[in-house]
Formats: sequence, C-alpha cells, structure tokens
Amino acid sequence: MSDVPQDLVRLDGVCRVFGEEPDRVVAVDDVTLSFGVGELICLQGASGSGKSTLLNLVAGLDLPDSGTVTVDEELVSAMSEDHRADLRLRRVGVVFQDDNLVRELTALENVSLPLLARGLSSREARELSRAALERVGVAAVGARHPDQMSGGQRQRVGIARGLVGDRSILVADEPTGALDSANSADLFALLRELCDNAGAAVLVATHDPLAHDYATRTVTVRDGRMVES
Ligand SMILES: Nc1ncnc2c1ncn2[C@@H]1O[C@H](COP(=O)(O)OP(=O)(O)OP(=O)(O)O)[C@@H](O)[C@H]1O
Repeated sequence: MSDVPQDLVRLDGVCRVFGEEPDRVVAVDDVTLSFGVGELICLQGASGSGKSTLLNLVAGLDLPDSGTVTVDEELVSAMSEDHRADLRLRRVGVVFQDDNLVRELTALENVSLPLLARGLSSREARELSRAALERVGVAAVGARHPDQMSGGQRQRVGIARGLVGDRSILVADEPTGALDSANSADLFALLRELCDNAGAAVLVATHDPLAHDYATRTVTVRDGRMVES
C-alpha cells in the first residue's frame, strides 16, 4: 500500500459525444484530469466548450462514451443509474447557478433532504443539517424559505446541502452566475475555505474571472479539450 493520498476524482481519456452527423458534437474530447482533498479546480472556457458536460460526468449525471471516471476509487463510468444516484447521496454534492432549492421547504429542510433519502432519522438529519448551515455561515436562515433569503444565502444553503453528511466532493456549475461581485467573492472564499479546512475537493465551472484568485488550479476548456492548467 502506498502512503501517497489518492486523488478523489479521476478522469482518464474521457470523451462524450452528442448527436449524429451532421449534428455530431464532441462535447468532451479526451480529457484527463484528477484532483483531491483541499483542491479547488476552476474550469473556464467559452459557452459550449464542454464545462457542464464534464461536471455532469464527474457527478454521474451522465456517462462518457469512452474513457473512465473514478470517484473515491469507484468506477462511476461503469455504474448503473441507481448506483450513481447513491454515489451522489454519499460522496458527490452538486450545486447549480439556479440554487435548485425546494421553494416549499425551509433551508434546514432542504439541507436535510439528501440525509433523509439515505435513511437517516429526521432527528439525525436535522442535527447534521444545522451543523452544515453553520459551517457555511448561514445558521440564522435555517427556518426561512428560499424566497426569504438573499441569492448569496441561497447558494450557501445549496453548498450545505451538497456537502452535508460527510460528502467531500462538490461539483458546482456557475454557482455565482446570479450573484453580484461582492457576493461572488464571498462564495469563492467560502469554497476555498471548505477546501482548506473541511477536507473538500471542489470542481467549479465558471465564467467568473474572480474564480482564478481562489483556485488551486484553473483549467481552460476549448472545444471539449483541456488546453491549459
Ligand atoms: N444533451 C445534449 N445533447 C446534445 N448536445 C449537447 C447536450 N449537452 C451539451 N451538448 C453540446 O455539447 C457542447 C458542450 O456543452 P456544455 O453545456 O458542456 O458547454 P459549457 O461550456 O458548459 O457551456 P455554458 O458555459 O454555456 O454552460 C455544446 O455544443 C452543447 O450544445
């Protein structure tokens, strides 16, 4: 056994192609990328360059046509849909530009959802969710519904929901897309802090130039290929 920590997430020679000729699109073209605990990786690139497709592959929301995706030594690219959904509950949280919170539920109830889906008791779920909200600096909004929070608070609740229950991998697609620059900087600072102090590994797709200041690495994607890192 090696003492070297394994990368939590690995993509090896990953390709994802949509459609048929003449409309065939190579959305992800032979991408090899890996990262681990403490790393905040930013994917930048023009609209349509393949960033969201890459995130979906890491989260097991989509499967590659070739190559492999490994999360925590588990081969995501060979898993059934049910197994991939289970992996998201246990290991990989997902955050989108639109916070995707359930409007009818409070912040605390939203964060509890993945825990209840995993079979935890409502009491355990509530306790862990409270701690997660506190961890991301929004303990005070636990009893509020999404329309009673600011955009920045909603995104923090989304991050709490993504990481609650010992999940350490977070995949975030344009998480600051709806935020002003002060709130965007705060959100990137939070993601950086979760990487530094809470064992998180974060992959963010973003057009936001601020991201670079907080990233461990910035990877540029062009026409589905990684062109620099
Ligand atoms: N489900 C799909 N069916 C067909 N084509 C798709 C599908 N998903 C993505 N594509 C195509 O794959 C390419 C990459 O799209 P993707 O959404 O990954 O880019 P992106 O870099 O995330 O763009 P944006 O910054 O606008 O979100 C685009 O040409 C897109 O039209």
